[in-house]
Amino acid sequence: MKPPLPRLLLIADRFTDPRRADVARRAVAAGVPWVQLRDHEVDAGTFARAAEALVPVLQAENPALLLSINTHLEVARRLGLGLHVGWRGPGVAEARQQLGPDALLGYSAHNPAAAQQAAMQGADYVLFSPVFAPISKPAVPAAGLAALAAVCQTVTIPVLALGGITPGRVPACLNQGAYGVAVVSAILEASDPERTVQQFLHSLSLQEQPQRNSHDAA
Ligand SMILES: Cc1ncc(COP(=O)(O)OP(=O)(O)O)c(N)n1
Ligand SMILES: Cc1ncsc1CCOP(=O)(O)O
Repeated sequence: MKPPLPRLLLIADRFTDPRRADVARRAVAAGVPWVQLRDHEVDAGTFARAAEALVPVLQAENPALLLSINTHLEVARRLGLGLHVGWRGPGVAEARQQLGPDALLGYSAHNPAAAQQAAMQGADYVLFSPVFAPISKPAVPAAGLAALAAVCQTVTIPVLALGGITPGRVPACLNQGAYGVAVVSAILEASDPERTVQQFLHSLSLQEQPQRNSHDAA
């Protein structure tokens, strides 16, 4: 049986930028329990080399850190890490078949039907976005909390809310049935990343454990 997923995921978007990689390291040192390495702006070789360099740095901060790789299945397999896919990369069924039943596998969903299909094809969790307008792209329209609730009611695997997530918005997401939250800008662009991580962990700990989407949590 897979252990329960953490409720806070840092998506280290454009992690091949050394400055952003170092903020991710600081966030892990401050208590972020799960990091996804994401960079859609570099080629596969650059991604692989940067991931191979950063993973031991992050693991040195927390040997129990959960790590996922966005899109690059071979990197995930070689480093023994989880894989996260969306419309890029292999499909969920293909990824599950390639990686086997024990690998952590997630999917970026933008509606209930896509979340349900991912769950049926073997995803362990879904990220639903953008719940709020993304901090990095405020012009992108928010899907809203009602849309988050619809996804949470559709699947039994954990749903993590993504897009415009701040510590103050965590309770609203959990109240809609989200298992946890995924964050890019609020941590990577924070003036004080350590303090922001503490605020997220505090917001998550204030909530009662969700009754739905508990992913085998005891
Ligand atoms: C503003 C904004 N940025 C990024 C995404 C990512 O969604 P998607 O490409 O489906 O998923 P991943 O690459 O992160 O797996 C978005 N929806 N909106
Ligand atoms: C990677 C990604 N996926 C959906 S929205 C998004 C980026 C915006 O998230 P944030 O508002 O935390 O920067």
